[in-house]
Amino acid sequence: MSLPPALTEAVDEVARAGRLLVGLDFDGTLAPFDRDPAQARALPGAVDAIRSLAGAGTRAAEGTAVALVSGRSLEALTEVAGLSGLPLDRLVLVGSHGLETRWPDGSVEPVELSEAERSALAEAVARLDRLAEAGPAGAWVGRKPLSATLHTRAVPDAAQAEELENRARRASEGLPGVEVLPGKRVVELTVRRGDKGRALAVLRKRFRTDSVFYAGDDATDERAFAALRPGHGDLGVHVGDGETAAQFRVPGIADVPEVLARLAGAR
Ligand SMILES: O=P(O)(O)OC[C@H]1O[C@H](O[C@H]2O[C@H](CO)[C@@H](O)[C@H](O)[C@H]2O)[C@H](O)[C@@H](O)[C@@H]1O
Repeated sequence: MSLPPALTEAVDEVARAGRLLVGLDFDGTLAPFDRDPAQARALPGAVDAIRSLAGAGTRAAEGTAVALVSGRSLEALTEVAGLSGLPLDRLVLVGSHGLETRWPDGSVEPVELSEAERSALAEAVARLDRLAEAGPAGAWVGRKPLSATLHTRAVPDAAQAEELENRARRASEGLPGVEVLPGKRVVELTVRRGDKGRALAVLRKRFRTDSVFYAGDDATDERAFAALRPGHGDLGVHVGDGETAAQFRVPGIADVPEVLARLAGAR
């Protein structure tokens, strides 16, 4: 697909920022969905563009900070980003929807759980484990430092998957401090709510950014879009269908490399 002229103009405009923060969601934006999250990889075209935007010595990298902002645990994000060929020593990695951060020098801000969070998380994990064991084949539970996620992408029957997801949402009832986060073929129970918009605000300040570019596909990316200031030169691009606060939309993940290549080329 060639990009619509209005989007091309907007990308060229944000590329002219003195100091630019590029924030990118991972699953569904850079990497196509896979039944096994460990196998998901960023599209090669997206990797090339990110390498150019983040690379040492490239023109596009001057004054540019690139951050992956994901709902994955920081550990899982670091793993798949590295295996995708992304330059970890040039990127900020933000996991758990904004609650975990790894800086380009490899330093990590640790996450400490309170006793109450620890016990609520253990109970949330136990409840989801019981549902997955009793549920249709293909359902499984992923663990993260602050949450547990019931995955249903490998459940063949859509109605059964949906019913299981409803039960997983109800499993949070009566668990103090536990909230449900939406996702694509996942239900996440978390003891602390991350916020990708807040994560962008922290990075914006840290890098003294003039403008922010952000791309994402999921409900949790809406906080990031809502935190953008289009009147100050920020640009948000939503990937795929669904309501969004982003100014622009591309039909699907296959279009993302072209948007990023345009950004890198214009920078
Ligand atoms: O914020 P994101 O980078 O989009 O992370 C959100 C979730 O991504 C992963 O799940 C999604 O991708 C999986 C691999 O393709 C897929 O199997 C699953 O159905 C998708 O929801 C990750 O496993 C989750 O922990 C993240 O919350």
